Amino acid sequence: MAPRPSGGIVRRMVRFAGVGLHYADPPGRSSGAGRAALQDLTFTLPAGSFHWLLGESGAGKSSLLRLMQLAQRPTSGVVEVLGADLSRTRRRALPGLRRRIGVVWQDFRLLPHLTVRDNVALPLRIAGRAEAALLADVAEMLRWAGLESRADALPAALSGGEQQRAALARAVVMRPALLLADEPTGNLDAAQARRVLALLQEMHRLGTTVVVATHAESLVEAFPAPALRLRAGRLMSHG
Ligand SMILES: Nc1ncnc2c1ncn2[C@@H]1O[C@H](COP(=O)(O)OP(=O)(O)OP(=O)(O)O)[C@@H](O)[C@H]1O
Repeated sequence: MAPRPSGGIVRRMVRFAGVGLHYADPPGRSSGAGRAALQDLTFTLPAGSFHWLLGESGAGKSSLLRLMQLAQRPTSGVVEVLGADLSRTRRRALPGLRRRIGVVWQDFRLLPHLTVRDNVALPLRIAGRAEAALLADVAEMLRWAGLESRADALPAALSGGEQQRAALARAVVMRPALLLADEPTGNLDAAQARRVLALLQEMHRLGTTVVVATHAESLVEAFPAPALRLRAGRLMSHG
């Protein structure tokens, strides 16, 4: 069975109000203003929604996902995730919030020296879950991702599609309320991409809020859903 999200009920999973993000100028090229990666973003994502995040290369998709992941603070505006306003959240509360956010990336980011089973178990071990209970959860997750027979393999022995499904199993093993995917099918062939998308959609059907950044228009056509469209750091449309 797929993992259902756990934790308290939040009706508005993400709220951005007038959000800007500026990166500092590279050394020696100071304009004073820095580089505006995101400007004046205002939107909300209801709990349980699925959204595509679209835009050309450099439009700001990864930057927006980093803000939603609470990995970065905005330069201006309000970022609220899981009901917590980031500017008012104490630093020591961040790890607890981040544990309720699952992330997958284009390049999988599995730990190469750990087996698939141990990669998937890692978030549970970091959270201090007891070994006996944790192994059943990991086995369930591997079944869900179609990887039971690959549990003892190292990531390098897996196909790209298998690696991404392992990364997805690791991202959802903590039953996150919010699941973010940054170009998750960018390194996969069409069949594997659809399989990963089907798993992301299943998470959404079970109540998880899902945001998927992609360039792949064919996937967006195959899985119609509301979209956040960015152009040069600004929100062009929402819905
Ligand atoms: N760490 C950083 N330092 C400085 N500038 C950055 C940094 N990360 C991103 N940028 C700049 O911010 C802008 C948005 O980048 P971002 O990676 O968010 O776009 P993207 O839509 O995800 O692009 P891609 O699809 O190519 O990954 C770009 O101009 C980029 O060069």
